[in-house]
Amino acid sequence: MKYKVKNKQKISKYCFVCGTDNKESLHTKFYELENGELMSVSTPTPTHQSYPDRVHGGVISSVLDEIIGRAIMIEEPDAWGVTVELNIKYKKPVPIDKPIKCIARTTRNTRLLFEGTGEIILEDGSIAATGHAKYYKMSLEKLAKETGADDTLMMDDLSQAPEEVEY
Ligand SMILES: CCCCCCCC(=O)SCCNC(=O)CCNC(=O)[C@H](O)C(C)(C)COP(=O)(O)OP(=O)(O)OC[C@H]1O[C@@H](n2cnc3c(N)ncnc32)[C@H](O)[C@@H]1OP(=O)(O)O
Repeated sequence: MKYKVKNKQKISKYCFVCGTDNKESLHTKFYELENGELMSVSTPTPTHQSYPDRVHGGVISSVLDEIIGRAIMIEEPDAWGVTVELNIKYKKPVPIDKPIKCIARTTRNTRLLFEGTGEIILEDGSIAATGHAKYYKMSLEKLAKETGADDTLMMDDLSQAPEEVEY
């Protein structure tokens, strides 16, 4: 199915998943869709390899962790959190140097915690990995205070977003 992109999410400067100025980053972009889900697009490079031509499982879990955590911002733009639980199922190898899509949504949202699910989708439309994660809510202000982060934590994504995506 095709879905319109409603919004591009902000990205960070040094994050491993989305950092613009981190050479080892996956430079992932995040698009909020008309159906209420969040899509990310990343292209893993040989830096992200485990066995030859296969993306490292830890990298796959990083992408799922980030996108599932970000899905909350669709319904609650100021909600941020830290991961307290993450469960990943690896179903198919993810190749290097090919774009991968990931889709996620929030499945539970309380005052203290939120949780969600996500999938990594390969070019042929098959699901390579699934994830379920839980986050402890923490305001951006508290996160910035605890980590010493400044305004490089949330920057506008200046790249061109697609008008619609398909999966
Ligand atoms: C949002 C954008 C996407 C971001 C994606 C990437 C995010 C990350 O990578 S974050 C990095 C990895 N995660 C972390 O660093 C988190 C490390 N953990 C911590 O800092 C602490 O454990 C922290 C802050 C979550 C909780 O600390 P603290 O408040 O001392 O713990 P504690 O008092 O035990 O728990 C507070 C409440 O949370 C609940 N809670 C904590 N962990 C869990 C859990 N795993 N499941 C359910 N509830 C939990 C407790 O039940 C407690 O609730 P209540 O007060 O009602 O009893």
